[in-house]
Amino acid sequence: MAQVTVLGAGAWGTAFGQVVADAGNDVMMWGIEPEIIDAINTKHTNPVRLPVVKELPHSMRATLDRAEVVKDAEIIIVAIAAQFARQALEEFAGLIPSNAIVVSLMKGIERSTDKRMDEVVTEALNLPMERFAAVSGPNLSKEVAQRQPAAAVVASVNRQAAEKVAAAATNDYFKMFVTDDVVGVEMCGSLKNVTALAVGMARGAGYGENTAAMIETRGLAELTALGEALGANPRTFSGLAGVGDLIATCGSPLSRNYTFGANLGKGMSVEEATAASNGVAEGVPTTAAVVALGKQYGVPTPLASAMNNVLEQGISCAEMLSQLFADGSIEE
Ligand SMILES: NC(=O)C1=CN([C@@H]2O[C@H](COP(=O)(O)OP(=O)(O)OC[C@H]3O[C@@H](n4cnc5c(N)ncnc54)[C@H](OP(=O)(O)O)[C@@H]3O)[C@@H](O)[C@H]2O)C=CC1
Ligand SMILES: O=C(CO)COP(=O)(O)O
Repeated sequence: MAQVTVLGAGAWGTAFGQVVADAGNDVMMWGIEPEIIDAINTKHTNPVRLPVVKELPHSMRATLDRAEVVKDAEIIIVAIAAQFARQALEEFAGLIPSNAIVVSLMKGIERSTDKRMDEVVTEALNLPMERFAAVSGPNLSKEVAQRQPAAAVVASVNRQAAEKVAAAATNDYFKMFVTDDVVGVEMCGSLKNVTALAVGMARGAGYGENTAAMIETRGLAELTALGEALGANPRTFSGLAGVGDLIATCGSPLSRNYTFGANLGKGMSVEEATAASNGVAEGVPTTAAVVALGKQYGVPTPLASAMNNVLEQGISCAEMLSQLFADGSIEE
């Protein structure tokens, strides 16, 4: 049994906390909202972010106190909206036990720096890469919270650390596979959200299977090209974190990114879709970061660029798709 801390009591932090608690570990949650922390402790629920769970395991407790939540932690899991991760984690620098492993569940790229979450987390906490792991996969929080069978990948340059995290999060309905491809896993999780925005938009505008499959496949090609340029292992893209998560996210109204896109496709503005979103849609700020990374690494990103024009200039779904078609490349 391990002492596990989860920073961020959102939908995924809470559902993943339940996975870890169901695997037999003690779980301490941290968040910034007193109402959520109190509900976890007194009612064993998170009515704000994960109302689908009527009774969380009693081995899950919560606190607002940063020092208290990490002081005995062997594994510290971070599930904070990506754009706020650096600022939130800097408050924990100096509090983290010197042998704790820090695990990111986040799927996004920091817009102000174009950095992945492995970079943000290790910089904010001054953490060696050997003590970092990233988790990603087809994990719609509501389904995992209902204990439907699911799996994910945990990536670390330190095999022992990856195996420790996998053991702490594997139970009878959740399985964790290990890899050393941190960059690949991070890129998959972040870029599939951009693709899900575009697929959702096409669906919302009334297009069918062919259009959705085209966007998903071109999104996968873009993710593979950019990921490889950053040093990822191409095999990762056909695994759970890559194709697996694309299928789940691009095919489900449970996805906030898909739903955000669908609302745009139905005619909402970015502001209206943001107001309607039930939690963070990471693809929105990440899209601009993907375009910037593409430029930096000399990799064309036609899908992210077209989607960025939706988000920044308000172009329609038809225009977004026509920009995708206008891409000069005919090599698949
Ligand atoms: N939901 C899902 O199905 C999955 C989500 N993920 C990823 O996990 C990450 C978290 O997602 P999820 O939990 O679903 O999102 P939610 O929108 O439910 O929660 C976001 C969390 O971030 C916290 N947060 C936001 N700003 C700050 C801040 N300044 N300081 C501290 N905490 C802050 C929120 O706190 P508060 O509640 O107080 O606002 C909340 O706990 C995202 O990167 C997402 O892509 C990965 C796999 C599955
Ligand atoms: O990452 C997810 C599923 O694997 C969740 O997707 P959303 O963040 O779009 O809800």
